[in-house]
Amino acid sequence: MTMTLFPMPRNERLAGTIADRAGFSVGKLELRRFPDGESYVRLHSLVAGCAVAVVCTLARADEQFLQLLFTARLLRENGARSIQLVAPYLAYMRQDRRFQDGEALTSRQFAQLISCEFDGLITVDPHLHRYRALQEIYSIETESLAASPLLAEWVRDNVERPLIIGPDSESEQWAGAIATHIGAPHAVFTKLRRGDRDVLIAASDLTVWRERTPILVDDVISSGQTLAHAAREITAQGFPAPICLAVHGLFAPGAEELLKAIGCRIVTTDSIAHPSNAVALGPLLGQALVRQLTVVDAKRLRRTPK
Ligand SMILES: O=P(O)(O)OC[C@H]1O[C@@H](O)[C@H](O)[C@@H]1O
Repeated sequence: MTMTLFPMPRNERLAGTIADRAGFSVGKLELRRFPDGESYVRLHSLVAGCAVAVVCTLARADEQFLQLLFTARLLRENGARSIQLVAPYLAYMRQDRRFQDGEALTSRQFAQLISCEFDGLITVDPHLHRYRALQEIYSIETESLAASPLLAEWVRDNVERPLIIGPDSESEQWAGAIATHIGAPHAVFTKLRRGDRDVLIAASDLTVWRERTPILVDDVISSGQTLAHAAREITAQGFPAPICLAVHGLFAPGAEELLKAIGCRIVTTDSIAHPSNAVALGPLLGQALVRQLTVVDAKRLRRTPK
């Protein structure tokens, strides 16, 4: 029972780690752009009858999507028996409702496009806010892995007397889980989002924990505004600049500089390659792929006539 992984560009290191941990091989896929920007895709590995997985974190989904689609279809045409998508960061989860009339519900549309091409999806902490599960929009097998135990281990190993703080109610799930895991106190602020880069944070009183080291925890850093506003509220209460701990560091232009100007140290998982990566997801993703492979094979055996 084995699997071949095909990393999309810039996902080679993550695919290598997963393959090493799970005992899988890494296949050879040639992907490049013609001078006019169109994509060239060529498969150099045999996949007929094989279970395969494409490793592609979707931090720049608009740029990546066509190559991803061409690759999935090429693997299918060449006889792959099942095709998983390993996307540690799953795109388009934040437009989970029509906030204004006439808006596209891109979370659902993106889910439908991925569901047409792949048999299964493994991701880490997708931004589930108004949806409770990926199954509400994805019609394929999905597995959402939680990074909070790994983030909690990082805090336990690196910070004495931590105080875990979520910048908004959505972040309670990560802040609460980490705090419980390490037996630390936690607080959650409230946020009003008025635009893409315009947020207001109302902080709670943290002064009873004055001797502790503040750690802001969130799922995503995009513009950095949420954590920057929360960090300023924390320093205004006499604390040092907090550590910003996030699952996915998207870092829109200026985000990292914004947080560093406040004095924050930034720590992220390697779901998106960035110098702040300090928490490795490879082992977690490898275990999930082994589980998926078992499910896919069990289904195939049930379908095989005796
Ligand atoms: O404020 P930026 O960094 O742009 O966006 C990230 C925030 O927006 C939310 O959806 C995330 O959960 C996070 O709190």
